[in-house]
Amino acid sequence: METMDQMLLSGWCNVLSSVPPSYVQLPEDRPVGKVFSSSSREIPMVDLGRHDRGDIIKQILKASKEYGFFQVTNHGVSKDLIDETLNILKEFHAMPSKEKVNECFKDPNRNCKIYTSRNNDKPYEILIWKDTLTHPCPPSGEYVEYWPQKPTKYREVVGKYTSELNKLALEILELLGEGLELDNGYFCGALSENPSISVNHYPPCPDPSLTLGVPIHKDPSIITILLQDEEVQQGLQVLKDGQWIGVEPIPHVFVVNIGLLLQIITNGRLVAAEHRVVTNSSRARTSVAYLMYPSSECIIEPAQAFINGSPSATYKPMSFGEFRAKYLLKGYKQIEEELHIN
Ligand SMILES: O=C(O)CCC(=O)C(=O)O
Ligand SMILES: [Fe+2]
Repeated sequence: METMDQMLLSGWCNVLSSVPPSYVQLPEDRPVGKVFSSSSREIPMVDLGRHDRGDIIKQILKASKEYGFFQVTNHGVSKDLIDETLNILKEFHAMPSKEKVNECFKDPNRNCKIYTSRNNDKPYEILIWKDTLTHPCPPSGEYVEYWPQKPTKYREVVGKYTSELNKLALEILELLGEGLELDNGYFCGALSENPSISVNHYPPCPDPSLTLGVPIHKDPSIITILLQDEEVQQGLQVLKDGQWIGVEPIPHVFVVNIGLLLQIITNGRLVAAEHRVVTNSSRARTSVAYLMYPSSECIIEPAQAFINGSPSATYKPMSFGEFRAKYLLKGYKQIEEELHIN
């Protein structure tokens, strides 16, 4: 049986001249059709540093309704911290596989881990071109004892970064909540108690037309705030009106997307956008997703404010713990269908 360090894609894919059959996507899922650039089909850009709060709210709400995605500038997270974080996380993924695995096996409950689709429980699934380091990062500091300690400044830098991202995520949720006329602080507390980061690493691929870094999906989060590697142009693509839009990285700009949980909470008023990640043949790409997650016991259901009149609730309630387990097992489409009330 293969050990985790032998499975990690980054440890062995650099010697390949072709894509192993287990990683070849079905023809209908391959990323070969037309892709629009984000400069031609712009993903809305919101300047959070402006003084007109009402206008910021309007822009965020419009983008969330139309795209399920927007980008933010003047967000308050310093450029130095962003650069330092990305550098440390790239350094992490550049370490030898054995060392990476050693750094990620401290947590007996496996909340902090590195994984790749080779060790997936679902043998029938097509494998994907990425390795991911993931761990919870709640402001309480819980779990820090299980975070990697290499590179040496990992905990210090990632600790600072995730604490800044927590403030930013709560600020964006407060703006959205205000626009949606929810009670002040609606998303504070259980709904945002258990944020997590996923550090995705996509090695260069011998044939990007056959593979995917991440297949089409909606995030199982309230919102996700993504930092993209500015050195790699091609990666994230968003589906809008049946067309794929490539979201090219802009230095120090975050990409925010609405997750499936917020779609449920807003009773479908906001819709989580489907997106995917394509690979490239020349450079490894790193992305850092800050995912806003509730506590496991928290019940996810449409907010009262959206079911008082018509339409009535469109989704059944479910605890986040159950939701997450089902999402992992069945994928976003099935869980969305299962929760939907016809
Ligand atoms: O790597 C990216 O650009 C996005 C990754 C993603 O969609 C995810 O982690 O949910
Ligand atoms: Fe995603």
